[in-house]
Amino acid sequence: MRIPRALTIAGLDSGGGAGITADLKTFHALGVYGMVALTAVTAQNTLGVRAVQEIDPSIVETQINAVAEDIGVDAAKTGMLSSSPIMEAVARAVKRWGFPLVVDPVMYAKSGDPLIRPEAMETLKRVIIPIAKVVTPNAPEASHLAGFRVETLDDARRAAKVIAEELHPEIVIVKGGHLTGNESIDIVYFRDTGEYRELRAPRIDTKNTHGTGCSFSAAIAAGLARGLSPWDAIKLAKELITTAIKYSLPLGHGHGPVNPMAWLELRAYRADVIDEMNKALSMIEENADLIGKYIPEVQSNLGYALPAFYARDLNDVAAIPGRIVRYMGKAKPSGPPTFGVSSHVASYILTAMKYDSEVRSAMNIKYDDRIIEAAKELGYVISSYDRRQEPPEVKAREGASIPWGTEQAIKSVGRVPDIIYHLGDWGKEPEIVVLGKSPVEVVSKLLAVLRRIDEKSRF
Ligand SMILES: Nc1ncnc2c1ncn2[C@@H]1O[C@H](COP(=O)(O)OP(=O)(O)OP(=O)(O)O)[C@@H](O)[C@H]1O
Ligand SMILES: Cc1ncc(COP(=O)(O)O)c(N)n1
Repeated sequence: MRIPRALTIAGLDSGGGAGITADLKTFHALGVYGMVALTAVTAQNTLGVRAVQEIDPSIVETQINAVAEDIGVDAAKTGMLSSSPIMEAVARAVKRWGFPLVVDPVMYAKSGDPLIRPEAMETLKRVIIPIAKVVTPNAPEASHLAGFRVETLDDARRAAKVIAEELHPEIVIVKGGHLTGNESIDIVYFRDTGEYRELRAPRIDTKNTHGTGCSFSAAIAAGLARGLSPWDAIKLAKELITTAIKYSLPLGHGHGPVNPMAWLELRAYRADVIDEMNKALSMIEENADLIGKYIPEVQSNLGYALPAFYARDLNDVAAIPGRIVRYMGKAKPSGPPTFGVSSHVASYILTAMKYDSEVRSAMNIKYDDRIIEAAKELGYVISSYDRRQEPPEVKAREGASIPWGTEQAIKSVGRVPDIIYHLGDWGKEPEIVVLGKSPVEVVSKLLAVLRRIDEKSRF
């Protein structure tokens, strides 16, 4: 087994959003072991750069040599290289070891503060970009490198070709983060074949994009370290950065940081949700006779949402495709827990989470007075809403009824209750919804109530 190893040659952002911390998060999110050659310490936050201390060029070079000699480097990236001597030192070490290099030609922070000495601009062009396999300028950086303003996709195409031909990197990506349009489009140009390709993703409306360039270039280096082709590494990086921006963090008062760990966390939480759903489904199957009596005409469903930060819409709630049906008197889940298959129960959950982010699970069952009575005796918090009171404008809006009702029920008891019920309306069956932090908690609450009804009926 080979452990892919990547190196970032970049600066420290004390705010943790850009530079080496973004790079290391990205490497590890993509399953690549990360190493660092630090080039500068910046005293920085989401608003700006307060101070810069460059690292001695010989120490930068020795860091690269130390890790390459012992641990090995499958691919590297550069970020902030602020002076000509640092660039010369990096170029020497990179040539010595011969690993593929991704160059993010960092010039200014998101805040507008410079991260490169003016006299080093020429060295960047003459010494660093020519040894790059991939170079990833944003629009302002591409303007500096190509010598004309890059404001449109056409400018980006022209700039990519000029940079490739004049400065000789193998692949140039002119990034579209600073351009406008509903999509963020990056132009990729391959010097050897003269071919253009495009990377497209919906433009996400956020100011929290500190570290996007760092994370994007680190992701390309990680892909190369894993042995992907340059194009596959670039496509992977685009997917990662789009996710990292979608789930970027609203921290600080300026440009908050991107969130490369979202790539990993989403996968981990999805797997967790499915595991917990399966535990609850086993409990349902073990008590299939008892629960079977309370499956409504519309059938039941059990849902569980991702943690609040990641639960954005119905696709972030897992439930049972085809619902939990009554078959030969028994409750029977029709399929394996799957994301995005419920709107009814998922809608209760997403609304409840707005009031209590811990309440991420719910199950609907048939209305029965005895359930409400038993739940009261067990000390559960119960609330209800009246579907007949639903305002016409809510009724007219697709998918608005359940959020409206759930909010009514929550507001009337001042918290998210354990049970919400309604007594129906024309063509709407009455129902009970049990809520809880996890599907195991929801099914446990339900079973406690149903067992109490059973016990009472025996006397
Ligand atoms: N709002 C956005 N929505 C979607 N993708 C975006 C957005 N902003 C940037 N990107 C993408 O993120 C990647 C980085 O692009 P960008 O042009 O922001 O780099 P950058 O300016 O070097 O970043 P930074 O300087 O913040 O490190 C590109 O793939 C770009 O298309
Ligand atoms: C140490 C360091 N390296 C790179 C950047 C660029 O990132 P951004 O343009 O998102 O501020 C930065 N701000 N700080």
